[in-house]
Amino acid sequence: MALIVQKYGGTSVGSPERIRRVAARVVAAHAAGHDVVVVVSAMGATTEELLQLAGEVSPDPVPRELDLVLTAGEQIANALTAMAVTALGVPARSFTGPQAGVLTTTVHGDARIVAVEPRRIRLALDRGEIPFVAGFQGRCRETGEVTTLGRGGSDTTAIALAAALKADVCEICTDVDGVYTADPRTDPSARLLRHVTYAAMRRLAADGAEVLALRSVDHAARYGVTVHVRSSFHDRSGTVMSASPVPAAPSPAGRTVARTVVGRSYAGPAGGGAEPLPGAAAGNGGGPAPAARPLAPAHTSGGRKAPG
Ligand SMILES: Nc1ncnc2c1ncn2[C@@H]1O[C@H](COP(=O)(O)OP(=O)(O)O)[C@@H](O)[C@H]1O
Ligand SMILES: N[C@@H](CC(=O)OP(=O)(O)O)C(=O)O
Repeated sequence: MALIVQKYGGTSVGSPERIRRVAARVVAAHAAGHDVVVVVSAMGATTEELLQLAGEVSPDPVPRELDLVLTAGEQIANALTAMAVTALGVPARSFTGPQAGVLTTTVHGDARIVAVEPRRIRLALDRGEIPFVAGFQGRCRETGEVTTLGRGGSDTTAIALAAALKADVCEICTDVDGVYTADPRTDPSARLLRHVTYAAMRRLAADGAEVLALRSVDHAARYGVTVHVRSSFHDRSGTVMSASPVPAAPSPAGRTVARTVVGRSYAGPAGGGAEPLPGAAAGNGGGPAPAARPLAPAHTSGGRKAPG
């Protein structure tokens, strides 16, 4: 049995049908005997729509109020997905970031996680429930105010929770099959990587690969969290991110093999081994603290893709 943190991005929960599919997937992991903690992003383009709404009532939205508006997107998606899991007969409970113990710095719209105190999440796991945590948000440690973490912040929520809970793996479940050498939506020659080091992923994220938020990569490197980026829509394995290249295990291509992560059994990607990017050094990614993608001004898309 493993402790798995699963994060589902906005496209993966973009409709009631997709929420039900995610719920079934979460229940399957639970039925396989794993402890599962889930982080869900806001449905589809909700964050854009909320930004737009704020821009329509104020030319310069008050950052504190804007954060309260935006956090609602993730709270709705998490409560709905928890509801869908409960409807499948497995107890689930959703938490806001502040309730889950995600503590941050003060800066509205661009706060950093400084600590995670996941007492309520552990209690829920002990009760046999599946806890859901609203991504992209927390509570300022100094002021107690609700904050958001910058665009793409749910990745950081999931990886920070995985570190705090000493999870075996953090699965980032998204709308592509894993991390590619370039954006597979715009570059037909992009190749799927079976493994990336933190350092290589940091470079990709810094160059704009949205599949993992830059800050989340640094958080994973700092705490040594093993991250598996994979599709929400099928069960094939994707890309594992860790400190150093994983030795190739002899197994038929494409098959999933059992491997041990932090001492417990977790079905990770098949051999195929490491495929660091050209010029990428193994390591923990060091470097200066990254900037999160800040909140885009209302009425712009912030350069993010349209909802799927
Ligand atoms: N190198 C890359 N590998 C994989 N995906 C990439 C890469 N560069 C950009 N992307 C884009 O990242 C998107 C996934 O990130 P994002 O939209 O934030 O997902 P989610 O909504 O699941 O959080 C993909 O749809 C893809 O177009
Ligand atoms: N909903 C927020 C947070 C987030 O992480 O979203 P996603 O996981 O869909 O990239 C955003 O749009 O930035």
